[in-house]
Amino acid sequence: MTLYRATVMDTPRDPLAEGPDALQADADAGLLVRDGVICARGPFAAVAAAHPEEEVVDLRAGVLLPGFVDTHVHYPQLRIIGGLGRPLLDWLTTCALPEEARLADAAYAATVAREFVDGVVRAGTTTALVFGSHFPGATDALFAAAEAVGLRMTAGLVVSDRFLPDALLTTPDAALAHSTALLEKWHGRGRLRYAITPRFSLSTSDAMLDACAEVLGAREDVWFTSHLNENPTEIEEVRRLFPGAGHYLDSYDQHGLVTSRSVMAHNVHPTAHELEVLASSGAAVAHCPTSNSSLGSGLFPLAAHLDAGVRVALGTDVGAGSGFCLLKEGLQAYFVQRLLGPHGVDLGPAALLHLATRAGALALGLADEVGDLAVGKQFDAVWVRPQPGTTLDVVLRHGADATDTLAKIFTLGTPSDIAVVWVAGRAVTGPSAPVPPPLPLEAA
Ligand SMILES: O=c1[nH]c(=O)c2nc[nH]c2[nH]1
Ligand SMILES: [Zn+2]
Repeated sequence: MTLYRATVMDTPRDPLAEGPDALQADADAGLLVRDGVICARGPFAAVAAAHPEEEVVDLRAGVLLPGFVDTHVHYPQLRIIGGLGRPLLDWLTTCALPEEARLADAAYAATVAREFVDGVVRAGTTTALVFGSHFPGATDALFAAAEAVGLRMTAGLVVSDRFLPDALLTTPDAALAHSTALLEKWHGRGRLRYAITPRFSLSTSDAMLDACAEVLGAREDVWFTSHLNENPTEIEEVRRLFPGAGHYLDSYDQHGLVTSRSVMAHNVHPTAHELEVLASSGAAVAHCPTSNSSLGSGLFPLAAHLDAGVRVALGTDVGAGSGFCLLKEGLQAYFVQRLLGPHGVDLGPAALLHLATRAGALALGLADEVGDLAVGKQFDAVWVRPQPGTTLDVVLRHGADATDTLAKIFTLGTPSDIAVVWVAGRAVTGPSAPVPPPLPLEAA
């Protein structure tokens, strides 16, 4: 067993529903971890007194947070991060799809898979819902890389049978066969799960969506993810291609693909009826604010989602998004709501932490295991510990209180401020992730 001594912050309750007091912040906490599971939490002195024989890891020089949950990210797009200045369909054609075609090369795909998983965990993400590749071999390489590192990951083969370059297309029969094979190999293996992943309605025929429904229907515990209502031109094209669908969401819903195991990315331009269907089905929306800003997709109507009762979490949407770190997504989500003026939601630091952690766990049906640092949960955690002398290090010494400390972390934090990341109690940011000597903070 290991006893971690730290300033711990998490959001087992939802600050968006209950207000900022839902932030749980414990200044000198003890977290006892056995076999990767938190088995005691309380004031350090009390936990240490009850377990005097346990090894103590002193993390008081930083702040311990739950591992971040990224509910939407594309593995084959790692190397094209930074393609600025284009709207969605132009960006896909110019930046994303040519790179995605390169993953036909198995060696190239295996390298990108390792780079991807490494980048994700270094950014503090311990759980992710990942768009795989259009190629089965490359998607297999992604699962292998996640397993090797220990990332908690749900992912799937991306399938399409129109609109994209020929190299990225498949048939419904082949999609069914390859998805089923990958599902049988990886779903439920360790911390890995499978998600049926049609790219978006624009690139999938009704026959392809039927094939997706067949895989989804075969198993109770398989996930579904795709894109929704990201860009006005895209939405118009979907309307043209699916004349029988009432709206974009309906193009999936008509095939039984919108359920409580569905995570739909973006939804920047929803209709009221789509929000009703999302809420009543229990599907979640992955809000990807740096992607939406970069592609000029629009300002996410968070208030309308919350008012309708739709579950919302955060996604980085790399490569349209600008990096793997959920701290940056949180800050950008805050900016977007500010830009909406009176129509924006007041996203305080506690709400940002919830969106980056427990909201993602809820969206992925994993909230009994991860998302906060309560007793009984997996020890999936990040230790925010900036290098001495950096601006974040300096300002953290002058945090007025826990909320202020958290605001500073979201405002200034980057992957280089994340010193250690654990998944299920094991450090994943390096075989012997070094723990710098403690340097107490002025205020937590
Ligand atoms: O942001 C996005 N990234 C993508 O790769 C994609 N494909 C379809 N729609 C998409 N949106
Ligand atoms: Zn995406």
